[in-house]
Amino acid sequence: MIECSNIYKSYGAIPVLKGISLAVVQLETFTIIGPNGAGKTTLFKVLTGEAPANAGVVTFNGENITRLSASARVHRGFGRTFQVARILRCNSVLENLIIALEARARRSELDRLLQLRPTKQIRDDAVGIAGRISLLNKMDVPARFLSHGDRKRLELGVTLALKPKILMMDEPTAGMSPGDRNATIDMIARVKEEDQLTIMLTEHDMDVVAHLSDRIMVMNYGEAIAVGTLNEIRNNAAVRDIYLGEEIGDA
Ligand SMILES: Nc1ncnc2c1ncn2[C@@H]1O[C@H](COP(=O)(O)OP(=O)(O)OP(=O)(O)O)[C@@H](O)[C@H]1O
Repeated sequence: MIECSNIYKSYGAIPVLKGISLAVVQLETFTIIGPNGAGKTTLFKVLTGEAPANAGVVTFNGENITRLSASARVHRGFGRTFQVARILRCNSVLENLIIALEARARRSELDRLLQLRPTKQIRDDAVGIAGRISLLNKMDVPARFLSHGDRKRLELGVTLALKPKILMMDEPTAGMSPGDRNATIDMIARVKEEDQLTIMLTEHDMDVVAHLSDRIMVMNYGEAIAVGTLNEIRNNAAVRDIYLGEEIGDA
């Protein structure tokens, strides 16, 4: 599905990714964990096309996409959510979803989209997505008035509207209350099943990691030090050293 090999990336003189390779298979949930500054978000940016690598190759369904822009990768089927939700703060839940659906239908410029009247089909689809992300009762609320958890759910809805094949989620539960976090775990599992998605996550919360991941890659100082199932990672001596005896994924 998505593969990368020998990815190197520096910011100025500082190397941040030092020869990362990975291969995520279709319908897998693949999670990247590691201490702050390990390079997880930077690797995500290289995979989604937001930041160019200095060396290495990224392929998606066999196509070399290393030099494709982020928007070209969205057209190939990349969906992306961010540590801080990226949504249109002045627009309502319904408008955010309609704009995303229109963008997929027409692939045109945002300014023009804002003047469009949605078709009944698009409106129905938006309502359908709002139901899936549990925001039906907040359809007319401007996004800036939503709670943190609701904003993250809306961002997921906007991403789903683009009908991705792979969902790239950077710390999907960051800053959430335990209740919101559990609801988000369930929601991610459900949309994965319903839309037959492949998912890549970065995450610090080990409950989330344990509940969602098929395989986990552990990064430290820009290197991948282990890849495997939760049990394999738990029993890996190098991983245990990094986490200083913390119980990994003891959910
Ligand atoms: N735009 C940038 N310019 C310079 N240095 C950067 C930039 N982005 C990240 N870095 C540095 O690169 C390193 C890796 O950062 P990155 O955000 O990829 O780590 P991370 O594993 O995602 O961390 P966290 O868990 O805190 O989100 C850090 O030392 C960070 O300070």
